[in-house]
Amino acid sequence: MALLDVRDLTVTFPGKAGPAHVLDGVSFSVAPGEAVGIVGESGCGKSMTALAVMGLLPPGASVRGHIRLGADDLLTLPEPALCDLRGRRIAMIFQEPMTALNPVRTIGDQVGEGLALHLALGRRARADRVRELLDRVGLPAPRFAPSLYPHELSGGQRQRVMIAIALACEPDLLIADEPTTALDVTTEARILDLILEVTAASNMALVMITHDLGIVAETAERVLVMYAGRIVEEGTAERLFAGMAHPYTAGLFAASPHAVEIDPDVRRPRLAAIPGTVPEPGERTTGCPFAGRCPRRTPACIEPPPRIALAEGHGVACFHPLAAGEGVR
Ligand SMILES: Nc1ncnc2c1ncn2[C@@H]1O[C@H](COP(=O)(O)OP(=O)(O)OP(=O)(O)O)[C@@H](O)[C@H]1O
Repeated sequence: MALLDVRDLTVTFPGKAGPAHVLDGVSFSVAPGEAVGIVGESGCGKSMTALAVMGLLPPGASVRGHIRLGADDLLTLPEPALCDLRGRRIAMIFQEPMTALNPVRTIGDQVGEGLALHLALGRRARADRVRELLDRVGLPAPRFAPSLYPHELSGGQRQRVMIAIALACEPDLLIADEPTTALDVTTEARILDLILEVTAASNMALVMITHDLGIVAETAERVLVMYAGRIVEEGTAERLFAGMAHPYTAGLFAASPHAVEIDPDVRRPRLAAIPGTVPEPGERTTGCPFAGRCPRRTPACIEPPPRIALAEGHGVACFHPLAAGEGVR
């Protein structure tokens, strides 16, 4: 049974010409302990998907569909039950640790908050657990006292504190939304290693949200490619990187500085950006959302694209999918 099962998730905001769809029929599942990557350009709806799962969508959002965590449908749970579930069963790491952490509270307080809320630990046991968690994420005593404030730490150290907060109650699912965007490449690699290590050690499922296919290749067993509020391709990392089928996925790959690391046979003289931009939520049609930027579009693409199963665990929503190996070599 899936740990997380999202079905037909649709999120709209009021727009000038009626509801603007930021998510449109998003469906996917995450098995216990599985690492799933969600990849797409800025504005594709990755963060909205995460916020919908956390029950933290901005005011004004209308939500339809189902988000099941085990036996609970999160969209029908009352707020107190959702509140109890956040931190205890699902935790999230945000893009920018400086804005996600409270600047006027010590890191020890913030790591201990979830423990106080969800676990009946005495003060001494809680303080011990805070120390243990900070140690676990590479912030050992005495250098990193729980009495430090966020501004006394570097960006990478602050993201380690966020990971400690997320780990505090040993949730079943960790959602990491671009956790390394604000970090330099060396720190990025260390933080990604830490996330992989702690999730694997506790058999915690991971949803890694990123715009970078290289990060997906390093962290995910299964990949969801999002474009304009929809999932346009989905597959195991192995199958998808061996034969990406959606022209959008191929475009992302061609634009990724990590492409050669993912596939040493790739022949690509320089980075090729995808021309154009993601359509705004109010401008989206029912046809293929990528048609306006797609080199393979035909008049057929004004209709909703069919979902084609290419192989076990690999599917694409496209009228003209690429054949294996076509397009980027
Ligand atoms: N409060 C809001 N009201 C209306 N639309 C919003 C709101 N917040 C975000 N959006 C729109 O929702 C769409 C999806 O945004 P989202 O943040 O999920 O994208 P993303 O893929 O995570 O991009 P990024 O990597 O930049 O965070 C965007 O077009 C954005 O403009």
